[in-house]
Amino acid sequence: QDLAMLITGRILLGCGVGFANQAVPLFLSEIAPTRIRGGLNILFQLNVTIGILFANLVNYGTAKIKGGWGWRLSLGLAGIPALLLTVGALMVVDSPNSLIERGRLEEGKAVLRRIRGTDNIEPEFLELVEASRLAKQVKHPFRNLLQRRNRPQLVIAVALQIFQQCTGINAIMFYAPVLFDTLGFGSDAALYSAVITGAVNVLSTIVSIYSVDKDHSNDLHKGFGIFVVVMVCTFVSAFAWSWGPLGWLIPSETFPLETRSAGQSVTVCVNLLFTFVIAQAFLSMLCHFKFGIFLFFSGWVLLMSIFTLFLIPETKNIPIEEMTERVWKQHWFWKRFMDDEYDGKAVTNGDFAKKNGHANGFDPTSQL
Ligand SMILES: OC[C@H]1O[C@](O)(CO)[C@@H](O)[C@@H]1O
Repeated sequence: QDLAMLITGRILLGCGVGFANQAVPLFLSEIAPTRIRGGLNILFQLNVTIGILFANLVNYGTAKIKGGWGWRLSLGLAGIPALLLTVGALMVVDSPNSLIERGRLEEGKAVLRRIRGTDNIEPEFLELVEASRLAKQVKHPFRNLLQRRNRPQLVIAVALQIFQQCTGINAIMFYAPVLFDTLGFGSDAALYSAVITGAVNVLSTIVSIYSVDKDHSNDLHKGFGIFVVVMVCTFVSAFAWSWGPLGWLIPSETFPLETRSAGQSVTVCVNLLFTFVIAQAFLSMLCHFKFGIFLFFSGWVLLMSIFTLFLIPETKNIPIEEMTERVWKQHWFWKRFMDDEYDGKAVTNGDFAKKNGHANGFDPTSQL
């Protein structure tokens, strides 16, 4: 009789996760010095994996509770991270970008000084002021995102999110207990396996090396099941040092300032939409296709590998503001979207280089 309440609770939880997924990477990229923006982004994914591991551990523990109320505790305990996030959100500073955009320039400057740990922040401050001036001029951020010259970043960001989910990672994350149950493990061992995959996920996100787990229950007849667990762990660890963090990192590194916020919304939205689709479709697909479901995901992995090989350029060590000239204009495919048009108007090469030389069209060194 509590179904409505359960569903309402899940909807509210979904809203919380959606808002956090949008706000946290953006906040991180706003306060991060450019040099370590990538690293901070991976911390976001690392925390996602730690959260999953914790949830697996809690479920492992609560499943042992006699009396049938363990699941209530399991759902209720989700309130703890939510509380921490709420309290944490009250304590973090406003980002300099946000303060500047609301006209609180001096406060923005003070925060910038604090988070950079130096008084030498004038060039960055001026760049932020100019960026916020230009951002205010963009009346329709989403329409701007759809302009031809932003096509490569948009297509790559959307494709990466779809691909990340079509690796089938959440089929494993959400349904590991069911999966291991069907392999002949008891429900307890199934949860135990889920905990292992959660841990492998965390470790592989931290370091790109295999970690060997000692198994406690090496019965011979479980040999095949254990083999599958090892394969699943290999898959999870491969995901955790590739599609997991890079799915978030690449969009945040390639969108120019003027489209980064709108781009991030689209990125999160597509990611969660496909998380939902896979979660909804997986069980019935498993019933219909049986082992074929894994061939389905393998097909996707092949497709996304080909896409990566041909359509994702190397952006390492290239400042975001030089991306147009050094990456997109040189790329065999994406260069066709880089015609010398800006906002629908043809511009001279000099103007174009200036606008594209700096993502926000502003050269901070001109103020020095
Ligand atoms: O580590 C696995 C987790 O990473 C994500 O792909 C992206 O954050 C989630 O959808 C998934 O549950």
